Amino acid sequence: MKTFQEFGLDASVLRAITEMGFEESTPIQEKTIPLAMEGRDLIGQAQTGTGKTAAFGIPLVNKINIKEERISALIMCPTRELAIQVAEEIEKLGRFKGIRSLPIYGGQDIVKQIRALKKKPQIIIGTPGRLLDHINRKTIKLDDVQTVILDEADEMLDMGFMEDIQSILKLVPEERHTMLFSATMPTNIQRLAQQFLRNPEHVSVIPKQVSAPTIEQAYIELHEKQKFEALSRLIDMEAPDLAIIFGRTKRRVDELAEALQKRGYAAEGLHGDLSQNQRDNVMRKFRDGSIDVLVATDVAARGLDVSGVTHVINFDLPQDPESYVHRIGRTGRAGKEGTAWTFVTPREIDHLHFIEKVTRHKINKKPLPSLAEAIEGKQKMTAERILDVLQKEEHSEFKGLAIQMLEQYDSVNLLAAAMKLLTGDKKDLTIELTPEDPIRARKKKFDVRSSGRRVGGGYGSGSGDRRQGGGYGSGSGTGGSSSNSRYPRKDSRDYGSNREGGSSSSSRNRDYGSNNSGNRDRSRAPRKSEDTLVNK
Ligand SMILES: Nc1ncnc2c1ncn2[C@@H]1O[C@H](COP(=O)(O)OP(=O)(O)OP(=O)(O)O)[C@@H](O)[C@H]1O
Ligand SMILES: [Mg+2]
Repeated sequence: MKTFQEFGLDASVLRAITEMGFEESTPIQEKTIPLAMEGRDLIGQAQTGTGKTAAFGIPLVNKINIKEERISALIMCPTRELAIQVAEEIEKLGRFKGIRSLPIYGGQDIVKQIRALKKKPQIIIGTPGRLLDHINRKTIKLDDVQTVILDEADEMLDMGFMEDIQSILKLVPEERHTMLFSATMPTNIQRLAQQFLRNPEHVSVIPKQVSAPTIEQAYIELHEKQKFEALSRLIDMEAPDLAIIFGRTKRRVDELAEALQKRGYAAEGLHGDLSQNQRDNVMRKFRDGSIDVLVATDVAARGLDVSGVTHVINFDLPQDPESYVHRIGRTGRAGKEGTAWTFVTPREIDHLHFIEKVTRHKINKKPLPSLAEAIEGKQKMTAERILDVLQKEEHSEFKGLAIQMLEQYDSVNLLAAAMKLLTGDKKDLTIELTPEDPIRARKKKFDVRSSGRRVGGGYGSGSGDRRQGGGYGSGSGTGGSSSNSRYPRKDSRDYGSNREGGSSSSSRNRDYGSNNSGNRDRSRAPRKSEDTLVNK
């Protein structure tokens, strides 16, 4: 892999990259950065957690003129949390160059945003809906925009942002540099690319073969009623540093988070019905480790980058393979290892095999964790905590008392008693969750080869790559295909709330939130709200 020195980047940008701890470029960065520096339009596809943000962020920050007092670059993301996360990465990359960037997303006070816009940011990172609000209010002008980046473009289209994106792109000068990043290349993305990109280079880092993944994947077959007990045992057994647990619906997430809290875990829920403030709080706690279990709907599946997530647990099987790949991609990022567990009820086994087939990755069957394994896991955890204190030498004030106690009692018994206390009693409260219906296997056979859909990207298949990439999807590597087949709509997905404007549509199960905060009257087709995850 290339080092960042080899790209001919500005010294201030190189310094930022070094401070961020990046040593070598990832495959998608190695391919994208030189092309972007030449000003080529491009379409980028690569696996989860492989540094796509910096792949566009580095060349962008490198080329921005800091004397510019008008908006010269626009990055569009599907969700608020992603806008925040991408903005933070851009901020870090541009710190030494003195670049001004600003996230603009719904659910945040618009007056505050207008004030921030007065500071003349050169880069705006926003969600399409709120961007359009500002454009209509004339608080954002796109006349001087030279670079446009669409992150998670397929998700934005899935969420119904096609029209918004088109309206925005039409307002940007035609002479511009456009980059589009997408996990998959359905025809609507190809159409969008045709309409708005000039002779784009397709940069795709997807290994043809499934190589050793950094994410270990396992599933447990169980009945709906066994899930919660299995979950607590699994957490005890595996002792994750940070874990994300995905549930199918908002109700599920609320119930699960509450149940976990009752059992003594530091868990909180995240879904689209929470206010922006609540969402930000939950994410802050998760990032700083004050909670170590995040229970979420698919609102957290895309793009979220929290370091230290060692485990992803699909409490409910995801609706489609794409969602599976994005969910499990919250761990095993930047070459680190991670483990993904999936709970599958007997009626869902076919659907699991379907996911395996599309992702071309075997998911290993594991038995239900036993009570003994759970207890052993907890005890190990206690021992680790004790050793940690010992190593950090944070215990001197207890030494006097320890000596006194040791004069009277046996050391093994004393330590065992202390460990019991530290481990805590398992609170065996009976927990009842509202059952969810099983996910049905698809009737239609899904042909990976002809579909043109790819899930994830890849760390490349290059042999010298120390991060081993998992391989998902197939495909020829360029161009995508002609098939229009999409997975059925993700009916029960959590598209969150806080819609800013737009008529609220209702559909079975779907999590359209409440809290409509906008006052814009949009007379057009309802769309899903821009929403997903928080970051950093
Ligand atoms: N060259 C690099 N060396 C080390 N770490 C890196 C490098 N580039 C990016 N990272 C880190 O890797 C993590 C994942 O990056 P990022 O969020 O951009 O992934 P992504 O490809 O956009 O994933 P997703 O598909 O899930 O959105 C981030 O924490 C980022 O800071
Ligand atoms: Mg990303």
